[in-house]
Amino acid sequence: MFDELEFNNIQLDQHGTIAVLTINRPKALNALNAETLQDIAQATEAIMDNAEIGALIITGGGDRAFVAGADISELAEMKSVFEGRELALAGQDVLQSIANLPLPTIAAVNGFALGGGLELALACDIRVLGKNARVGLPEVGLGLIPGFGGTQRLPRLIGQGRALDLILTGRQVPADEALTIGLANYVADNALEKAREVAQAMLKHAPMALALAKESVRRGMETSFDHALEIEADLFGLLASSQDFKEGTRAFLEKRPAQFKGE
Ligand SMILES: C/C=C/C(=O)SCCNC(=O)CCNC(=O)[C@H](O)C(C)(C)COP(=O)(O)OP(=O)(O)OC[C@H]1O[C@@H](n2cnc3c(N)ncnc32)[C@H](O)[C@@H]1OP(=O)(O)O
Repeated sequence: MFDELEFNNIQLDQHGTIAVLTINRPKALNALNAETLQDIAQATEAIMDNAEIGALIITGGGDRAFVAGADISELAEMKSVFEGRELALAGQDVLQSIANLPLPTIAAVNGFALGGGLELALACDIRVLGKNARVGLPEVGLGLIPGFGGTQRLPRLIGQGRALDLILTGRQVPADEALTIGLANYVADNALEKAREVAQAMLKHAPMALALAKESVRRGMETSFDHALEIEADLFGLLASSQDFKEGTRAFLEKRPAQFKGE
């Protein structure tokens, strides 16, 4: 449970084996100020330390926004090259700690996910968009570029041409287009409900297999194809010695549901 934790800008709840992290700054459409980023970092550590948690959903409080970006009033205070670089590195670190979590992560995008908000959703494994969602990277309109990983994660996800279209126009993409270009995995009337459904489907499977499948895809994307195949074979080998693999295959042969223990 996360009862002992107190946050000013987020809420962290446990529903069975699913953690739900809600960004909660409605007055600024959930914009990420430094304190909110610190809250998210602390929540990520708490999730890592909680062995009961098998999946994470990130969503936005209220019905208008997932996250409308980094907090522009804080960005406006940046006065030097070094301050700007530090701000970007700090945001990148927090989002990277989410991307590296050894469990499935789902962004339930209700409303605007702009700038740092879309970058947060991109750090998750998959994105479920509500029909009212609008996503984009409008930073060039502020005289900036995306700085929380957007220039790197977006082209890896949807390809360079489509990513550059979104980054250079800064336009807001509606949910149906986001689905067509592979930016969204699902579009639903209720993003959070659909995200829970997807998480439950994943949680039927062996936890270590989920963690290592994710690791294989993520590490493999960042290296040569030959090295990526080696990573895959190594992780496959690790799982071959797990109790859950023995249980999964035995359950199949005995025509019964598997009881995975994460061992
Ligand atoms: C490394 C990362 C960099 C970045 O992320 S740069 C930031 C990228 N994001 C943006 O540029 C989006 C900024 N926000 C908007 O363009 C608009 O908002 C919306 C289109 C999302 C919604 O427009 P509307 O419906 O007219 O609402 P509203 O009156 O603009 O917003 C309600 C309150 O929320 C505050 N707010 C919205 N986004 C941010 C933000 N990103 N940082 C700080 N505050 C924000 C506003 O100022 C306002 O506040 P008040 O009611 O006091 O006037």
